[in-house]
Amino acid sequence: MYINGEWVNAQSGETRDIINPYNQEVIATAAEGNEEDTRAAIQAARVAFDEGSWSTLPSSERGELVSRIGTLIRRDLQELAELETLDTGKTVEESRADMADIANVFLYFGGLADKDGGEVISSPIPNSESKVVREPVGVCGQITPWNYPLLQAAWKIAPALAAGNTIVMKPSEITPLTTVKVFELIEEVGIPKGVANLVLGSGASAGAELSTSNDVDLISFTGGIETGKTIMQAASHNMKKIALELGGKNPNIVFADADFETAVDQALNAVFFHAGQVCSAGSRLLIEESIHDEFVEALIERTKHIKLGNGFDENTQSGPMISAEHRAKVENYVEIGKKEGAKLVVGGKRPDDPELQNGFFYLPTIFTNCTSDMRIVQEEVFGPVLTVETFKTKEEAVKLANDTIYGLAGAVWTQDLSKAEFVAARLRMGTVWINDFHPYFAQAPWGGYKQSGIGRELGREGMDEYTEVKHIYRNKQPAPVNWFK
Ligand SMILES: NC(=O)c1ccc[n+]([C@@H]2O[C@H](COP(=O)([O-])OP(=O)(O)OC[C@H]3O[C@@H](n4cnc5c(N)ncnc54)[C@H](O)[C@@H]3O)[C@@H](O)[C@H]2O)c1
Ligand SMILES: C[N+](C)(C)CC=O
Repeated sequence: MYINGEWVNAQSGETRDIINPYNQEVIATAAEGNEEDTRAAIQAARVAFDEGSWSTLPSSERGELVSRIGTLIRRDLQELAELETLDTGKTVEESRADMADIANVFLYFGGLADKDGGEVISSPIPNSESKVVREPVGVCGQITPWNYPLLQAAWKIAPALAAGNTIVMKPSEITPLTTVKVFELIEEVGIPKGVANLVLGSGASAGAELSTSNDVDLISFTGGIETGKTIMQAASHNMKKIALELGGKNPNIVFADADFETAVDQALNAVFFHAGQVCSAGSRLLIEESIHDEFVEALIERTKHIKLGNGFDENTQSGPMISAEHRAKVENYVEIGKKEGAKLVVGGKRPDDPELQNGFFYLPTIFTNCTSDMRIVQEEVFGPVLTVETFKTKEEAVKLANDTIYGLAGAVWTQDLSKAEFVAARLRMGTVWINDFHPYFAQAPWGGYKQSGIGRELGREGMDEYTEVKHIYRNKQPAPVNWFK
């Protein structure tokens, strides 16, 4: 762990083995911190914010340091990508793309650091001047999940530091390795001690302290909806600001006039990329009834040929699930789907391939004959499981698409732009893709409607989350008001 500019073990001396999900080998041993360690990190961040120079440093200097982290990530891209693959099982190609995105995120927020000089607004009061400025929030607790370990951390670290906050980051206990490595880069660029702190350990101990502590001013969390609710409640102790990036059950709407081959190809990518362990996975296919049979047939054929394997093998198209527990959760959902009457048309079991028996693999799975009252349609499975429903009209497609508690992302496929815009305007989701699936980048805000979250990451909005807005009013001709004569 990295606390107050020092690399330290857990005060308890406890450690945790980090496992490669491809073969269950131990790839590293990490410190297993608890509340005590998190309190020490919060204290360091508090002192650095209240007494240090970080928040008052000229924003261009802060921005330069944040950008430099991005440059070092580019320098170490291959090493970081391999580490991410070891830790998560995703393909190296995917990890490399993640690292390129992550470098861009640091460069983007580093560049934004000095762009907001505040605003002079028109005051309705004579002889006065009004300014609106943004200031850092203070000490920020940041908690991230295991599916995109460093990417989700970067979305928090970069804007928080660029805006002048101090941070305590706690990555998922299952996948901490690349986040540790980036803290080495944070040290290398010379971010002052206490400004950026890293604690490792479980959510219930090392993580929970961040949401309950009165010394933390903001908590930013990415993870599951139930954990999000717990954090939101705990954050109410001191009314800290909250930013929550939670799950999704994302519709992929395909109209009959869509380009058939492209829509089939992208429907596969939408749901099976990273073994479906993506918050914005297109796990609900809504297909216009007239092309259902042909479309599903093509999907099944392509699904059977998805090559599972070692993320380091260049022929591998998809890696394993992250853990035995997570695969068991996915398996349980498949059983639920069968009992609910959905028709299992491909997958639905672990692969037979002897080479895959030590990893947490599960075959890409498709259910047809699904209806929106089924749990497999309503709940986030977070694995390689696609449900298929049909619709007849664009109004029905919108109704089905919006019919869950989630509102993270969705896509619509059609060659009719007016139909695409009709749907895009009505989807209650933070991101809508037209004739595409998955794009996200540093410049565009990301986040959820409804129970998919609160607040936004990335874009200017992602920086604003880490600021307080202050109105400074100056009376240019002070005089008594004589109200109490
Ligand atoms: N919206 C997004 O951008 C986005 C991105 C990635 C993942 N996700 C979501 O993340 C979930 C999968 O990740 P996960 O299984 O790691 O989620 P999780 O909620 O189990 O854990 C996420 C993090 O929270 C910590 N945590 C657990 N309990 C805690 C507590 N009581 N207090 C404080 N911290 C606690 C964990 O240690 C981990 O670091 C999925 O639901 C997925 O959709 C969302
Ligand atoms: C936000 N995203 C798509 C990078 C990862 C979601 O799990």
